[in-house]
Amino acid sequence: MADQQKVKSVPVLPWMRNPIDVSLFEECTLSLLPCLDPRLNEALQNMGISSLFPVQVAVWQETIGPGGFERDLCVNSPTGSGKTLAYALPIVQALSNRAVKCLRALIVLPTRDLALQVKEVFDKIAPAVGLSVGLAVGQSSIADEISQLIKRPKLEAGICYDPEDFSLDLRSSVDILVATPGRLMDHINSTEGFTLEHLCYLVVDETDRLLREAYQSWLPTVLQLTRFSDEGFFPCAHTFRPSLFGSLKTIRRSGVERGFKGKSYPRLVKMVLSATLTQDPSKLAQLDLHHPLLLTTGKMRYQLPGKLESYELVCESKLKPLYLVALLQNLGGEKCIVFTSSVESTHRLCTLLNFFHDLPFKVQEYSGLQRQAVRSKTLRRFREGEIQVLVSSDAMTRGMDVEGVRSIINYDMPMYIKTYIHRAGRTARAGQTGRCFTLLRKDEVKHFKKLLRKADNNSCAVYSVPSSSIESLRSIYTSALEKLKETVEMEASKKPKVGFKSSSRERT
Ligand SMILES: Nc1ncnc2c1ncn2[C@@H]1O[C@H](COP(=O)(O)OP(=O)(O)OP(=O)(O)O)[C@@H](O)[C@H]1O
Repeated sequence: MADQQKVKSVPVLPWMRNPIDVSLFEECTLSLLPCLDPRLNEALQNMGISSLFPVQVAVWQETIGPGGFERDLCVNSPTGSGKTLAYALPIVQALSNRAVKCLRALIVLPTRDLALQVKEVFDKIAPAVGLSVGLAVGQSSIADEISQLIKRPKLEAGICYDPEDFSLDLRSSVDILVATPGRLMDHINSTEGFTLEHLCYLVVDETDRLLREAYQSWLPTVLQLTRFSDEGFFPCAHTFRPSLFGSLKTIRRSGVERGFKGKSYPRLVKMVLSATLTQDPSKLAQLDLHHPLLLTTGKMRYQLPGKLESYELVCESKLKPLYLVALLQNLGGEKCIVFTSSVESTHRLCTLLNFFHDLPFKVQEYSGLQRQAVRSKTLRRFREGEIQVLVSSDAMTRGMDVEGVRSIINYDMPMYIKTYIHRAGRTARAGQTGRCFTLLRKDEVKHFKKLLRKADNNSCAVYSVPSSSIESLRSIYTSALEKLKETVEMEASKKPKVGFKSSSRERT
């Protein structure tokens, strides 16, 4: 009852009460999109994109034409609806006529794999208008990253330069930076020549996830560094380290006009996006939004993709692996992600599945327990179709876009509707069809139904697996279980016995 009241209650913040409904927008062919730079039109065509999705049209209207980035945007739009291009395209177009290269747009994402994915989108459109895109995610060493982000002047041989000399003209090599919070903070704190002084656009993608954790206070730091300082009035009174960009300066003053009172001008434009945008006033307050405008899809707060079909599969707890294998066999080796509730169960389930010999598909694990390099390699192989079944913890839940994933399986029921939405959203993307199966114990059915009621498009059919399929797998299951037990014991004996144990809840 309390939950239902929560779903129906009106948003607390007044500006959320009259949102722009994205579902009222239609796709728009590129030739009809107002003001689109012809070079970007060509770049989009090269990507195989001939029209913009509704959320992209709605954001374009509020940014380039005719909205002019006057308000900060909060976008709550389903998974796979095209939010990445919705912010990337207007930012690239807005920066396309910049005269001097400096860091003007910052995109922050919670994970490295997501950041890499978003950078790829920018890489396909930004170079068309002469913009460069950088990455700060800790994929390479900090020194390598610095050399990609900062351009050092060519110094004359034989002359000794003072490294503390601020007149040395360090410049940004990039106009747009895609970053994770940790690495961003590393550069803010210690990379010489790295400055947010000229930043015009800040995108906080997967906002609710990013606002959940402080990540070394990255958000207050970024906001602080892009606010006005007294510098504009008293050029000598530097609050922060002086600009390393020679004569190029962006001076932010304290606005005095209506709507800008007490705010910095020129201001930092913010765009925040998620498929499950938070409505929590205290979290949103951290973003210091300027006349925020909410763009949302449909009437309900949570929306599942239009072409997603949900199925429940009720089975006994100890037979779950058998039902899973039978279901995977029914899916005939198509690309599929199996979600579990923790990194440990991801590892165990994947190990167990690999003891079912002769399965007509390749199974791999993807979780926060693995090193980044291993995860990235697995992801690449999954994208390329070398692996068909990915057993994953919630590390894969948000934002990841892998072509050809037609089915999602919740091996463990998600506890929250947000988790269901993000997991299920790895399929049925970009208007495609997809299915999400959830394996349930009898005692979970009621809770699951209640959970789904919180989202639109929530009908859920029953999926059944013939008992003959289960019976035929029993003997191999018994021997697979024995092998799993041996493996688990062996792995436990190899683990170093240290006093500190990291919590599995910290890892996804
Ligand atoms: N206008 C378009 N035409 C065709 N395909 C598109 C278009 N825009 C985006 N796509 C494709 O749609 C897919 C989903 O886009 P994207 O990853 O931006 O979704 P999203 O809304 O950010 O999803 P999530 O909430 O899961 O992060 C991508 O494969 C992208 O290439």
